[in-house]
Amino acid sequence: MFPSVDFSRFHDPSQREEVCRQFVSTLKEYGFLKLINHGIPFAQIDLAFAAARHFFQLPLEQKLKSPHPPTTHPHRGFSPVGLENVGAVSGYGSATESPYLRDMKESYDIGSEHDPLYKNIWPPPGVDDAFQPTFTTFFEAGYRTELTILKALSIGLGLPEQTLGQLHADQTNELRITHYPAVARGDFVHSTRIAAHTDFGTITLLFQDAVGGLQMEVPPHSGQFADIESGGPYECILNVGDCLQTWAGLHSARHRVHLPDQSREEQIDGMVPERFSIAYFAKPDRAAILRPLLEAGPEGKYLTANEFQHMRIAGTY
Ligand SMILES: O=C(O)CCC(=O)C(=O)O
Ligand SMILES: [Fe+2]
Repeated sequence: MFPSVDFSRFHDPSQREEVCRQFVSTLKEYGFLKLINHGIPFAQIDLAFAAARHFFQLPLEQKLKSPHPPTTHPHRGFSPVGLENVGAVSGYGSATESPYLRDMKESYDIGSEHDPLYKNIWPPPGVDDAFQPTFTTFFEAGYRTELTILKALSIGLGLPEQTLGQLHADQTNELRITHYPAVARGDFVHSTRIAAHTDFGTITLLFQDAVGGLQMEVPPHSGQFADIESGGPYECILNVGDCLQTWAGLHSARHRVHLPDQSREEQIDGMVPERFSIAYFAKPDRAAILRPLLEAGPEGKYLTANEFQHMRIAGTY
């Protein structure tokens, strides 16, 4: 059974404490859950998926007018198929995936318009004029939901309720729109959609279409991946990232996108349909220190979120 939490209960004072505790215990055990009543309006989700479809069907030369730089930073703009390979990062893919599986995806990375360090790389005027306003709005909705979730997690952990929110004041969060093109089933022998990895940040809110293929490692550390059946675009899957694991001991679950279960059985023309996803990554402020929040922890040098981020992302581009 896939764990789920109805977040509308957070807004009922008589149920708040209990839902926060349930939230934390589920994330400690599994590292992910389906978030029901997440607060991002369905109309905004529809607009975001429509904008994603519209952008990715543009000719490649149009998409390349707002390119991700050839380096890992800033993590902004359009990455064509083949540019980023998550399986190339050491400690991500299992040792058995050698040489690593290549990712069959193209993606667009967006930061906050308020990020003090990096500017967004938007499609220039005339290429796709709905893209910037749609995703700016979606980003802001994601940030509001993020702050509520961080409050719930703080309460569930027994910390003052602003504890985690205060570590996310700078809006260093990122939004990633991904298109996995239709591919032949046989391609999954040497490639995948996104190789097994953990997310680097605090929490991820993931929206996906109905195609499926998202898999989580369950039980934790088992090396076995279970399909997470897609409930369609309005469903939000919340998973824990590495920073929250360090701060509070919640489980940062390894996950990947591979051959969807359904197509394994149906074998439609030997092709796996295209897939779209939108992932909102809540990330700590760059200067935030990654040391346990619940206990004193050993004295010594702890990484800042920025140092950790640079370490983990190195090698993906
Ligand atoms: O496309 C998906 O469903 C998952 C993407 C993902 O895990 C990521 O970008 O970190
Ligand atoms: Fe991920």
